[in-house]
Amino acid sequence: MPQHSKLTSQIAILGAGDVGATIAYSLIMNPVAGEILLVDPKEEVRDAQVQDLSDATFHGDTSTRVRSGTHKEAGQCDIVVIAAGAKQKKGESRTDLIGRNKSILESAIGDMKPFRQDTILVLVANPVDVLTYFAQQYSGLPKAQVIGSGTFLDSARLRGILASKAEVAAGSIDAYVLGEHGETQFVAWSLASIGGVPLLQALPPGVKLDKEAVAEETRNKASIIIENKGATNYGIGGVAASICKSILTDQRNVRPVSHYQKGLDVCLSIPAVLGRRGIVRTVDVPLSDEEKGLLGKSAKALRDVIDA
Ligand SMILES: NC(=O)C1=CN([C@@H]2O[C@H](COP(=O)(O)OP(=O)(O)OC[C@H]3O[C@@H](n4cnc5c(N)ncnc54)[C@H](O)[C@@H]3O)[C@@H](O)[C@H]2O)C=CC1
Ligand SMILES: CC(=O)C(=O)O
Repeated sequence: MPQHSKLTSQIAILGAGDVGATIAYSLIMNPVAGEILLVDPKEEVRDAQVQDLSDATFHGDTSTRVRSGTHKEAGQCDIVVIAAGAKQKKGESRTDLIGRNKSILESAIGDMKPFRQDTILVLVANPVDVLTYFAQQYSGLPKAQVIGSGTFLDSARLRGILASKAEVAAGSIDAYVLGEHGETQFVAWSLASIGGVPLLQALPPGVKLDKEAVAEETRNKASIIIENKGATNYGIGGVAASICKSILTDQRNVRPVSHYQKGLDVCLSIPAVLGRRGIVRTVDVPLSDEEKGLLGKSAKALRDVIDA
């Protein structure tokens, strides 16, 4: 991104809590939009976040401005990031939030309508896969324009864990967590590689990998952070800002994000190409038979939550 060209896109963030504010901060530090609108019915909190975030726009590299906005204005933005809703308390699962967050989503989408034709919705609130599915129904936007952050965050966690074991930079590891952003997620070990070499062959001599333990550490990372600090916000801040950049600059990055799967009739994460129209296409990844079974289990678990 040229540093002094004028950025004109607008990103609205619904929910000015821990996650919404951190996404805004990430977008200020890595500017891709001219304006960020924070939208939240708690007006004092929203305005205080805007004032605090504005203090971070002093540095020379950003031309991004932050202001308070309304739901109606959000519906006319290039991207709406939906971080509105309840978060897990200690011991709660993401799916425990469905009742509260589905109602918030329905009313927020009603308040934003009518959407600009090319608006992209990026769901972050949990349970993110199920809310992505309902956002597609409520918004009436083309399904490719309604995306969830999905297992992009879990995949970043996995790469971090593998990076320390393999002693290479996380960015040089190609490994995905797929399926649900939740309990039924799984690591697609058959696709994992370092520098194009299958992961297990690319480990330093003498290093052994306990796949079960790594998958469990990845899956449990959020609940351990929540238990100790009450929320996760930095990881998702970076992930959501990266998704916004891929969309606005039509980057065509391949990311494991939640999107509609026709054959399964749910939204879940499989690597997809991201561009200005949202999901450009799903990458047809050659999963092993065992992994195909795990993907089916994830889809079934998500369908059960939708039907309930
Ligand atoms: N997908 C992911 O990987 C992650 C998802 N999350 C999820 O993000 C969500 C937000 O988490 P936090 O920011 O920590 O919660 P928070 O409680 O700090 O903030 C949520 C905000 O949403 C606002 N809100 C409620 N109804 C709204 C509406 N109709 N329009 C606009 N705003 C509205 C609330 O007033 C509140 O300020 C939770 O559901 C959490 O589980 C959190 C981290 C990672
Ligand atoms: C809260 C949540 O979904 C996460 O940090 O993964």
